[in-house]
Amino acid sequence: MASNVTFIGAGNMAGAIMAGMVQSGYPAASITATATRESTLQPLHEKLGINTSTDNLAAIAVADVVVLSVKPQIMRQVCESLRDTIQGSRPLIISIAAGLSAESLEHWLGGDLPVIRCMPNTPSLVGAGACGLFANANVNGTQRELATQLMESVGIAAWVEEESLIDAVTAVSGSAPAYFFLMFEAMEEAGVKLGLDAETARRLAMQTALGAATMALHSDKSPADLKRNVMSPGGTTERAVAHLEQAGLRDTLDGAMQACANRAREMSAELGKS
Ligand SMILES: NC(=O)C1=CN([C@@H]2O[C@H](COP(=O)(O)OP(=O)(O)OC[C@H]3O[C@@H](n4cnc5c(N)ncnc54)[C@H](O)[C@@H]3O)[C@@H](O)[C@H]2O)C=CC1
Ligand SMILES: O=C(O)[C@@H]1CCC=N1
Repeated sequence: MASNVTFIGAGNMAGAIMAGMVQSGYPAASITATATRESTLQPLHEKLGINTSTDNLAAIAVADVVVLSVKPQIMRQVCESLRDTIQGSRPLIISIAAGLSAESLEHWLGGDLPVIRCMPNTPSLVGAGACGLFANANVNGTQRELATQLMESVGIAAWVEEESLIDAVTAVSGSAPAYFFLMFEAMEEAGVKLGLDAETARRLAMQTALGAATMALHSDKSPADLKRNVMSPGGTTERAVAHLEQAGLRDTLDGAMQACANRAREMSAELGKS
């Protein structure tokens, strides 16, 4: 029998994971989502067939797994409101929040609980997610296995054994869909300047990103080698890549990802256990 999984907070990220789970065959009857407004829940119930509730305590009463998926800024208040019920039933806690330590979450929920931090990303919606997982010392092997299964139903999952590495995962994959969406915007704009219509430029750019990622995933060649294979000496790609290098693309990405991980650490200091 599938474990009962309750998502506290049914926004962009939880919605993507739930949709991916249902598409991959996870029984909708074993999934419950909560939100503050019925209008958030209604479309999820209609589209996915999952259970929904505006009552967090009722929704966690029969949960084997509670996925904390509200914004970090309200997590403390939400955890404290769940504390007594969680201490009664002691489910596995999975938090998808950026920048909140397992220690803070465990403390707000009353202590001595199995807590997994998960950093997913929105392509979970289409079964192409990438997530990092970290378990505190109370998590047993069966619970690790369960979290792996849940997250592998919507993409790939990688365990890290140091909690601070979740901030690195946030920079490499959690926030990273936005970097690629930004590139799509920029490539579409440049394609239009070169004379293509926006729709054609957008479709070509996106299909190329999909093709490049799929090819790199299936190849035993390094990205550097695959890049060289596109670059004919004296040709067009060589010019384009030289421009990207001279313009500082590597430093720009490094700076963006450092900023991302730094913000996660800042959030931990601002919002963490007190
Ligand atoms: N959006 C993303 O790409 C990613 C988000 N995350 C994490 O996921 C969490 C949620 O982010 P989003 O989905 O983007 O936010 P969101 O704003 O789309 O969703 C938050 C949800 O929480 C609900 N909510 C608010 N107060 C509540 C309460 N007291 N009880 C139950 N539900 C309540 C809201 O109705 C909303 O459905 C954050 O902690 C974020 O750090 C992690 C990885 C990626
Ligand atoms: O921007 C954020 O804070 C969240 C966490 C990772 C992606 N979105």
